[in-house]
Amino acid sequence: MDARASAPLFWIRDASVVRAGRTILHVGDFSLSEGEHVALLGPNGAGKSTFIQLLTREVFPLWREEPPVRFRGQERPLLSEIKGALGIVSSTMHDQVRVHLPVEDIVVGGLFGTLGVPLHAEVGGAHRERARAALDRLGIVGLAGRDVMTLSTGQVRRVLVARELVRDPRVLIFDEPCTGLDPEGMYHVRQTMGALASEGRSIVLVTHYPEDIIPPIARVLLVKDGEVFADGPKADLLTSEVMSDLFDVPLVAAEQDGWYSLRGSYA
Ligand SMILES: Nc1ncnc2c1ncn2[C@@H]1O[C@H](COP(=O)(O)OP(=O)(O)OP(=O)(O)O)[C@@H](O)[C@H]1O
Repeated sequence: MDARASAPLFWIRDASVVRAGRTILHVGDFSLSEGEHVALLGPNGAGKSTFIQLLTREVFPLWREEPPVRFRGQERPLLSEIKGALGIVSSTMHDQVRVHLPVEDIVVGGLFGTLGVPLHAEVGGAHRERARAALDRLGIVGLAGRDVMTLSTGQVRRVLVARELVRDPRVLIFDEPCTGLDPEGMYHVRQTMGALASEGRSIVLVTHYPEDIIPPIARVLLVKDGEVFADGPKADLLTSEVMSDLFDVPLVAAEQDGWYSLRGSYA
């Protein structure tokens, strides 16, 4: 068997990220298999985004002879290979959608790593077909011709999912995908994550809220103060006791039909 096929998707051993003389993240031992899902949960400033940037190679850990982060078993993978395998939906990208462009162009841009169609790119019918297919998969092909600036926040978020999906990535990273959305927008984003998970793609979710953790995500990684606080099955970790310890306030966790929720416990 090809060694790469049996290697974990991501593998981290004893990786430290230091900024301004401070260790902002240390990961002792983490691996994620192909097709496995995980949700990173933790307070503001805990190190969740840094963790994701370790995976995407946007930040580098302290140098070691043996590199502490591997992608599909490779110690020094090509960035193009990582970028081809990963789709990332974040509010940072959302903030950049400040241009009057047709939705279809935004999605075509996903094929080139640009926000819209690049000036000198040769965009043909096949590119546009793929963009429409991605929009159709998310039930929003009717928006293809609309100016993206006229859409609701929830619609833009789904367009950005389509922009990633157009490259058919095996892994989708959702970094706080429901921030700023109303219940309808949240519904659609969570439904989309569920559909993508059921297609065998890995979902890596970063969130502050257990409500975002769709039932197919069975594993949670809790991050606090730059350390992995806990890593395991959500049934064991999304409890009132563990959540109160993680966020340092009294919280009550509840579960219904595989969905979790969290509320404060007030004296
Ligand atoms: N370039 C940097 N220089 C100094 N400190 C940094 C730098 N980048 C991040 N940090 C700090 O590292 C810590 C972890 O940041 P990170 O963005 O990973 O947290 P997070 O869990 O994603 O937070 P949030 O939930 O608020 O998005 C924070 O305290 C942040 O201020």
